[in-house]
Amino acid sequence: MLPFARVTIIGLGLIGSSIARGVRAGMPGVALSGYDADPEVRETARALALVDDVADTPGAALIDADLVILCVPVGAIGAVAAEIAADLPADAILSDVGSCKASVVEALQAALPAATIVPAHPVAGTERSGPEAGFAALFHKRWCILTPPEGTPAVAVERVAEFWRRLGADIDIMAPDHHDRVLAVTSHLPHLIAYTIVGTASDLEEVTSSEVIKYSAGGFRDFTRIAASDPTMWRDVFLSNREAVLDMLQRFSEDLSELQRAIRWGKGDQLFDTFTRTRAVRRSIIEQGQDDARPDFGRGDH
Ligand SMILES: NC(=O)C1=CN([C@@H]2O[C@H](COP(=O)(O)OP(=O)(O)OC[C@H]3O[C@@H](n4cnc5c(N)ncnc54)[C@H](O)[C@@H]3O)[C@@H](O)[C@H]2O)C=CC1
Ligand SMILES: O=C(O)C(=O)Cc1ccc(O)cc1
Repeated sequence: MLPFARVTIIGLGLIGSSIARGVRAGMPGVALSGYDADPEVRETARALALVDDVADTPGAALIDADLVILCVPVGAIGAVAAEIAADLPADAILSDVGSCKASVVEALQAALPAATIVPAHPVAGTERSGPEAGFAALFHKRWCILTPPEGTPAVAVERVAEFWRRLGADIDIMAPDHHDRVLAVTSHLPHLIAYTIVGTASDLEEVTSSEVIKYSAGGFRDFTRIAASDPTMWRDVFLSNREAVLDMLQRFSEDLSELQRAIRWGKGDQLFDTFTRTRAVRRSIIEQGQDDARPDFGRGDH
């Protein structure tokens, strides 16, 4: 049996449109409606027939919904929740896909104190954004982390879990604070490093930008992909997950200083040992089937 009959997606960009496409592919009986604050996105969503009905107001998109998923930047989630509060059907489950969870759970509970809330974070995405960037296979064999507040009925959590399983994801359940620390080091800090290094290279005076482009080796190219990620989304992530990111950044700076010292004093063994340890991390990611090179990773940009 399908976990939901009528799903509303608020925010029809990369993630919202990928969910819509995944629902069409894997749960064809589900009625889909959607809303986006940007009229151009609504037009594109209509042209692509992403959902059955693209509404011109959030309230109109919510009629008879039994699952409502907020797919907007983290900094907009609280305002959107407040905007839909009067129209959210009493028995609907409210979810989101935000990349950080503690601040989001707090904002959702404040705006919708009576609602059943099951926050989610699909750990899957690309550097692209907008309704045309989405694809149905985005969540295949990716983790989707649920962070239900204490007291959320288990049956509601299980329905949302089943929804994501049908989109191809594997489910983990975590406390919001723990989620934010884990993602600070595995996702948020890497993005900050990429934004920094690409900025550093483009600020160099003695190296021209055409040389940066011409001689960019694999590692730098990977950084430029990540540093092309959506500025609004990532501004919001860093402001919302401030404490955990600052803590991981502190640890990173200390480790970087150690490597800096090893280079200065010619401590080859220390460099070699560090690089050997990190190589093992890459190997275990590949053994677990989580590397991007696997054949079914259908990125929109390849
Ligand atoms: N891009 C990625 O790789 C991933 C993103 N996420 C999370 O998913 C959420 C959405 O990100 P994307 O789809 O990548 O962004 P996106 O920029 O592609 O789409 C966001 C959409 O939300 C709309 N929007 C903004 N404010 C709104 C409002 N007040 N009311 C209605 N619509 C509004 C925008 O017009 C836009 O179409 C974010 O919270 C992000 O942290 C989660 C996993 C991966
Ligand atoms: O494009 C990439 O490499 C990503 O890391 C995508 C991504 C971005 C944000 C998330 O919360 C989860 C996944």
